[in-house]
Amino acid sequence: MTLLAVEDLGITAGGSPLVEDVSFAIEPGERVGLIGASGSGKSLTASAVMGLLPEGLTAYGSVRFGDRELLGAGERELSRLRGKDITMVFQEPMTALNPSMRVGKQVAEAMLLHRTRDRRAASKDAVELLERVRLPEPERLARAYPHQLSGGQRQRVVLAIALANDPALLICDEPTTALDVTVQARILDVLADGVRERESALLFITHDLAVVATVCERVLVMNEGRIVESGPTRRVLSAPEHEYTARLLEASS
Ligand SMILES: Nc1ncnc2c1ncn2[C@@H]1O[C@H](COP(=O)(O)OP(=O)(O)OP(=O)(O)O)[C@@H](O)[C@H]1O
Repeated sequence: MTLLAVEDLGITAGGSPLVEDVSFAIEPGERVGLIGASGSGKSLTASAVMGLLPEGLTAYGSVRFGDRELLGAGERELSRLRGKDITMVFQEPMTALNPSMRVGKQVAEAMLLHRTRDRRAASKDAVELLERVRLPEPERLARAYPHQLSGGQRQRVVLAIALANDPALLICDEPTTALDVTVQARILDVLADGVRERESALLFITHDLAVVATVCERVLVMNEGRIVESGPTRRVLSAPEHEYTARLLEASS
């Protein structure tokens, strides 16, 4: 069964369209990139999938996750899915972390909240998860607070939280943009390994085409609120069919 099916998604602000006619599907375990210039509607599309649109915006169309319709679903149903079946990693790790809780505890809490482990197993698995995202000295750093870690280490913690419950779908919105280039590459490795190990599907939002080429099998290109091209990453990046994709490629080379 298709994991995520977005059909004719539209998003409006007070009647004016921000996203229009967006349709795409993601199969289980598939890694899909969503690229486009700033303001093209990538983040809003992801927020609509998660049921996290900012106030004042309205979504219409359909977002099906397995056999469940998410558009218009109640907050209770959505919060049961979020953090467990669908998880998200944003650009700035500090906003996702609680500054006054030790990071190991935050990873454990993600499991306890969705009751995927009991308390003892959660503490033990939290350290193991931190090790899996290649945080150095995971036992020691599990006891640290977010401000005691570097930006790259914090994003590893966020990734450990996002992977803790073996999500069916991980959505990443520019997860490495705030990090320096060498750290970026290492985080991408960890991320790609993490989703492969769990057979999680990935929706990866970025404006960095090189990143898409490394991580994603298929790519969707957005421009001015619409998907203008989609296909296997290699094909789209080597022989773009849409003029906008060609321009995007030129701008990045
Ligand atoms: N809360 C809001 N109210 C009104 N307009 C909004 C709101 N949020 C976003 N927009 C507008 O919707 C459009 C799409 O925004 P979105 O954040 O999805 O773009 P993006 O492709 O993710 O850009 P970036 O790469 O810069 O994050 C933009 O024109 C933006 O100004």
